[in-house]
Amino acid sequence: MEDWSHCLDVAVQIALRAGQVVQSAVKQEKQVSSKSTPTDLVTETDHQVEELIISTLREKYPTHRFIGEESSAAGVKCELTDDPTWIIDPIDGTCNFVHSFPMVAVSIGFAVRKELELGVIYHCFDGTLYTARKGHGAFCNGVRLQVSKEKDVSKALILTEIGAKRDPATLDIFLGNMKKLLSAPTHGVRIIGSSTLALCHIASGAAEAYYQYGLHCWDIAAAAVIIREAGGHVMDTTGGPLDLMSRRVVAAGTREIADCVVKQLQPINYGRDDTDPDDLA
Ligand SMILES: O=P(O)(O)O[C@H]1[C@H](O)[C@@H](O)[C@H](O)[C@H](O)[C@@H]1O
Ligand SMILES: [Mg+2]
Ligand SMILES: [Mg+2]
Repeated sequence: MEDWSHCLDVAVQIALRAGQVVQSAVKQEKQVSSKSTPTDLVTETDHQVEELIISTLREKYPTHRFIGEESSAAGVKCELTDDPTWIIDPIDGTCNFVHSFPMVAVSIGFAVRKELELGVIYHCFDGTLYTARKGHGAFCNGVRLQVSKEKDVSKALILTEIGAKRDPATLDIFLGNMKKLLSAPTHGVRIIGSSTLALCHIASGAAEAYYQYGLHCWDIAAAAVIIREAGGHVMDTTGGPLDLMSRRVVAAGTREIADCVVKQLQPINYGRDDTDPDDLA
């Protein structure tokens, strides 16, 4: 079994450096544009941070492959092979970043032979660092993480994110899912604007479950390792195995809560990260 601990150490150093860039940029004037929809925002800092992360990793690991949110948006094929692959969200919570709303993270995941090996998520506002390596536990600022062991969904706090589509049909399903979970009942539903930080709250036990349609592999990759190493479950919205490229996820501290969430969900189709654009033509 390969020892990827050196990759974790490198990823932590890069995430901290990237976080400094985000922290100094958040106070500056921003050039904001949009991608898939008018609410799917991107700034020059997203590009700058992704370039910093990928160029630094590529210099260290020239044979590794990279999947980055902004490279993918620019047309680079989003393809997970057996090669060691870094899966990067340079700024998770770009809309929050644009508004200086303090929930913004840098997320760096790493997979080998399509297995997620490690994850680093750095909260750019409060400096909280989440790390995990498969088989070696999950940590928040060096303190071991443990998910909530709650099995009763009526005592659960549920997190989700809205996703980029805002057409009436999508919003009807999104709000319908939230209504079903609120009336399960559960203690509540929260949306913080950063899927990676929300997923870290599952790993820390601060909330019991997360579900979303519309996020990407770069939102899931690092967080999935952190949640699993904290004793949690990360799966498809059908309850089956996680499909990293499917743009949908359910994560929970216990299988019982995950199954309750899965039962309530009506799907929203966001396609796949690894769909070849020519196939869509
Ligand atoms: O684009 P960034 O990297 O900011 O990621 C966010 C997505 O844009 C949202 O659709 C999604 O709903 C989540 O908020 C996710 O964090
Ligand atoms: Mg992003
Ligand atoms: Mg993101």
